[in-house]
Amino acid sequence: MNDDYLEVRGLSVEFDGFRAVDGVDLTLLQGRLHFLIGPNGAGKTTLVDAVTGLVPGTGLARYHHQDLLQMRPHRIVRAGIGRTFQTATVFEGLSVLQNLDIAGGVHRSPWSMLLARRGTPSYVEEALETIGLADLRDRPAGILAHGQKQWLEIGMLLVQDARVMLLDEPVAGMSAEEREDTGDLLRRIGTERTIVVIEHDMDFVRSYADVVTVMHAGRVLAEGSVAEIQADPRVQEVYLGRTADETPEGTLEETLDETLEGTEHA
Ligand SMILES: Nc1ncnc2c1ncn2[C@@H]1O[C@H](COP(=O)(O)OP(=O)(O)OP(=O)(O)O)[C@@H](O)[C@H]1O
Repeated sequence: MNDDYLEVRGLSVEFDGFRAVDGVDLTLLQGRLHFLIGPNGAGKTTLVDAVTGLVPGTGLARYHHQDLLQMRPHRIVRAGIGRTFQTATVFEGLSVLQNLDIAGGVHRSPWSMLLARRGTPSYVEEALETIGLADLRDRPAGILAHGQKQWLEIGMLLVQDARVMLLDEPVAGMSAEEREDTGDLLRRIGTERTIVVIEHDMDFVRSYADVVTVMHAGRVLAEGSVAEIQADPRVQEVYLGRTADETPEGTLEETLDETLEGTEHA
């Protein structure tokens, strides 16, 4: 195994005595699309918050021999860990290009940020092409469609050279076509990165997941392929509140899908 992976061991996060994340172990390998699913409140976002330094966590989150839990958020970004939030956080008044340029500033010195730029850096051009927004480079980010804003955010992680990308419900609110484009985008950029997607949409998970981790009540309940986790009685029980034996034959998958989709945010 190469050393480009994120290893989480015994990760816990407490809020006033309540364990939102409770002893989570995860190994997130480069080149696989890893999905994190689970009912509302399972601790998925809190886990990502801890790994990116937004909330304090105990345990270990090791990347390239560094423990992310001991680092401040800006150091974590510089170490190559990037994330998106459930709501897109682009600068609406700035152009697509300016958003990417600012994000790319993470790795530039304060002096170079002050110097006038000649032309567009090649890594920004590449990101524009990859996310499919090259034609919209000079448009304000505020006029972009919902899906395009999410792609711009992913582009901002690309120019930061994020080696690990943690994406919180990137396709929520997207059209079917936008979801497919996003899945294809993640496949392309995921070959040489570690990508973790928090998702409720089981159709999307089924189409693109290499590995699925199911969280429940702060813990990892199950991990495996989509087929494996759908067949797992513990997963069925958490989502359906009943065991496989009690579920009418043939309907389980559909019911599980509906239940998973029912947990989606408005
Ligand atoms: N800052 C906080 N202070 C107190 N409790 C919190 C805080 N952040 C999250 N929690 C609680 O921690 C638990 C896990 O929340 P989290 O948002 O991580 O779940 P989630 O799996 O991402 O859910 P969802 O799918 O709804 O986004 C919830 O019970 C939530 O209320």
